[in-house]
Amino acid sequence: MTNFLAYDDVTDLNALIQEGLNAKQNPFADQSLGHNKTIGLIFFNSSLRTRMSTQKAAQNLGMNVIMMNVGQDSWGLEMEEGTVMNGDKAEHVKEAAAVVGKYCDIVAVRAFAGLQDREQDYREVVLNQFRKYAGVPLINLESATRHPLQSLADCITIEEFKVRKRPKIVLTWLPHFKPLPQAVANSFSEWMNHMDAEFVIANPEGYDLAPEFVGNARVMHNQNEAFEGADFIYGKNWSSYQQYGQVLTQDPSWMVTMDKMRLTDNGKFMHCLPVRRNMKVTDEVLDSPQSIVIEQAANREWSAQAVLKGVLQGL
Ligand SMILES: CCC[C@H](NC(=O)CCC(=O)O)C(=O)O
Ligand SMILES: NC(=O)OP(=O)(O)O
Repeated sequence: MTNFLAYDDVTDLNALIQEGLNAKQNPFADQSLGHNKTIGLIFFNSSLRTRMSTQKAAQNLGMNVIMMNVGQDSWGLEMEEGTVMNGDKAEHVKEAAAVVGKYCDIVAVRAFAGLQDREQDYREVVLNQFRKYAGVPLINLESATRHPLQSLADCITIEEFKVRKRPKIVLTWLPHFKPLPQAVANSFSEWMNHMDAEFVIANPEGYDLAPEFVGNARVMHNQNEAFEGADFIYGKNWSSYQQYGQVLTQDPSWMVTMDKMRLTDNGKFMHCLPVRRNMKVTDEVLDSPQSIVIEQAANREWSAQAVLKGVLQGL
């Protein structure tokens, strides 16, 4: 594996899931693989799970880790080519990415969607500038349109908890008062299109994801109908793709409650976290045995370790 930016960088999903489960069973089996190798974790946005799980996974493999928060620790970075840099950005990504690539054997970047310009976000400008100029393998820690380390952890979790070969999995939109990226929902949908599952996306009118991410999913605008007989409910908010970056509704009836979970077939509730309790999902659901959000978050370590092992083996 060279880069890990999207599902397309995965050659064998089942093998990668198994790698994650193997790492979970035996976290230090490959602790010499990353000896004297360094990964640079570059964050343009906040993080708890991605930051800690990726550092932990790198350390399990014997790697050194350098963490950098762009704008707080380092200089603000200009992304556009040919710009006259007389504004608030002191450094161009051309130099910054190339220099980080000299210090690190692998670079990993988190840069959320700006949610202002759909074409720019869906061109993945930041991720592609780092890919272009870092000169070393690149890992996506959540970009404008995807979050593949989260999606691999989600697949590992579903494999662990599924009770039937082809589970019904529902990605449901949840209400939020501020516009959030489509990245987690896009990525989950992209990966679920490659899992053996009945995959349904439930969202209000006006919130359909980009067609290239919906794929073969069944899109439903009636949440209760979608929940019928589901094995997994994956909750996530996202802003509108069609009316880009807009909050078209905050309809609280889309919050996941125990009454809705009773429509499922003893369904498990999943969420990538952070989650806003009693706005997106009730305490009752999150504190019930049907919630597997902590186990899901724990699997981020094994997702990162499986990917880092693959990238290290390609160095
Ligand atoms: C892993 C999820 C990261 C991010 N989540 C948020 O930005 C939540 C922010 C909030 O609820 O205020 C998102 O939705 O993409
Ligand atoms: N799910 C996830 O990526 O969490 P953080 O934003 O805390 O890293």
